[in-house]
Amino acid sequence: MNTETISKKNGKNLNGFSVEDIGDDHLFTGLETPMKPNAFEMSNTEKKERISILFSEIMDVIGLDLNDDSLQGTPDRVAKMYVEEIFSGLNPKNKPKIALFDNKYQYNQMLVEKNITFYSNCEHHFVPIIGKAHIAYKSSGKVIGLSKLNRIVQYYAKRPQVQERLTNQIANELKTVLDTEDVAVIIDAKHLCVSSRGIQDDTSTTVTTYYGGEFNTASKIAELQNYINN
Ligand SMILES: Nc1nc2c(ncn2[C@@H]2O[C@H](COP(=O)(O)OP(=O)(O)OP(=O)(O)O)[C@@H](O)[C@H]2O)c(=O)[nH]1
Ligand SMILES: [Zn+2]
Repeated sequence: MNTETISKKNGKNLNGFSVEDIGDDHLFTGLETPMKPNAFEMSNTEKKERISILFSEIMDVIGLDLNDDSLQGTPDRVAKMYVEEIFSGLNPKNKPKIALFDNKYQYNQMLVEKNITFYSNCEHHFVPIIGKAHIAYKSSGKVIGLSKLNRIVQYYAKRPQVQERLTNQIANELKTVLDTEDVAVIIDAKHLCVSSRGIQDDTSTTVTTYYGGEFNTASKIAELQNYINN
């Protein structure tokens, strides 16, 4: 496939890179979740109907009896779960509305929201990623409601993900909303694609970090690690 074909097919600008530069597999794995341009032309109802049909087929192919009363509702359940629950963060309509407050409290130090539990799904195997996100920011004049930090994590987690992208998407959203570079995101997660299948390592977890602005110094990183580990 040449650059022109891929660029047109996916409606993305390759910013001067050729397929040879980036490699087919990595063309669209930047900050944005790789989506097709017409991803939301179909209504949620249509998506659920289609997924249900396709999932029935998967179940049929692996040999399950779709007439069994425990299994017959599964295609519809999976379709609902994909569209309304675990992949609902693909739809920008579900992005949390963030209200900011003036920083009347004269609080000018870092705020850390730690141990935000999230469930995501690995985009390579469609099995769960279970983790904790820790977020820190320093106000540039506005203060965010605490729960909105959790909501931002949940929104981006509810997509097929890789942990690196999840980390950077959360950081980017925080920087935009809070109008500051002074944000940090640390994610420690267990990938079921590593523990329940494949290499079957049940003890390893994956840590990814984003340290922006004032957080990108050895002393701030050490301070953050101290809060998170205690
Ligand atoms: N960098 C990164 N890799 C991930 C993430 N989630 C899963 N992976 C890896 O994606 C890779 C996919 O590799 P493949 O060799 O194509 O898939 P596979 O044959 O199923 O690989 P195994 O898991 O080793 O059996 C695996 O090494 C996964 O562990 C993630 O969030 N970030
Ligand atoms: Zn995986």
